Amino acid sequence: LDFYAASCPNVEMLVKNAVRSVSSTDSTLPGKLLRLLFHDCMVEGCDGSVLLRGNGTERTDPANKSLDGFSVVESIKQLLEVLCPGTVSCADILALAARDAVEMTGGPSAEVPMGRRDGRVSSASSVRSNIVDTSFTLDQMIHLFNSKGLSLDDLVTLSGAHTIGFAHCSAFSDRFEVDSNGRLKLIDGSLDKNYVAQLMNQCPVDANESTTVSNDPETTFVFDNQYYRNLVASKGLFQSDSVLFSDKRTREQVENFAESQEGFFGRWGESFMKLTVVDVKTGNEGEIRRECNVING
Ligand code: HEM
Ligand SMILES: [Ca+2]
Ligand SMILES: [Ca+2]
Repeated sequence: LDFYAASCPNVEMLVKNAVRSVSSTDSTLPGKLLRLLFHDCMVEGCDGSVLLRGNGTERTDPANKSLDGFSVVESIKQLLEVLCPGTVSCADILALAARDAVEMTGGPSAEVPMGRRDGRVSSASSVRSNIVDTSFTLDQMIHLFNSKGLSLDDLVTLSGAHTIGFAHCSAFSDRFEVDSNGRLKLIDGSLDKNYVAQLMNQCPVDANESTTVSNDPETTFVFDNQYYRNLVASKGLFQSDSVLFSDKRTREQVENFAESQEGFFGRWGESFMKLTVVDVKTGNEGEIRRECNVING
């Protein structure tokens, strides 16, 4: 926790101020940073591999197409290279920024250990097998999370991240089909009717590719337990959200979190910390990148 105490004592404050400053003009940033960390940690561990640009990198895989927030991490790095050159890894910056994003939107604060090294490998071909798809069964999600040291409890808790942010229409189009009249029809009858009507309205058949809807329409920009209330009310956006309430292995925890925001917040810190240390590189592994979007030459 005090990894940079001597080498860059103000790093936490600097990252926090930067995230706060950009978020005050762009309220969509916190969600982007939180998702960016998730996608980083699942592939090659929390090593900043997702931040690398170029042909064939993780970013070029379709599953990462809608990731955003890169430029904020890059500019925080530029600032830190002036204040503490060659010291703070991009992987650590991203972990701190995601932690701050949650706190800044009203969520719990969490302790994030530092000392991650940046990876030198980023390959699109590693993305598909390590990123959860919205069509996954609960068993598939459990399996993937377990392989990263994350439990069923962690899966339910971390999915609460969908209390903020947005999703493109294509991200949940598998829940609808186009009928013979060219209209959208719900495949999965378990969703709340009004919610479905709302989604169809926002995402018509001819919706623009860039159209998005709120993950949590009730409190889009607030990190609260509304996500779990939505699940209980049959208003989960993705199939992978809804299944957390429909499957009896996870229903009770969803109900608990829906009833108690303290319960959710109380669990968040531990699960989030576990996410931020997935397969980390330490010691002499990897490197401290000078720029977050490219490995050192
Ligand atoms: C467990 C299975 C999960 C699945 C299948 C999933 C899938 C998705 C999808 C498809 C989107 C919409 C992306 C878009 O269309 O732009 C999304 C958004 C998001 N996800 Fe997840 N996710 C999962 C878990 C998580 C976890 C564990 C976190 C973080 C701890 C997370 C954080 C987010 C955030 C913050 C957004 C909003 C992003 C934004 O506003 O740009 N998700 N997720
Ligand atoms: Ca990574
Ligand atoms: Ca919310």
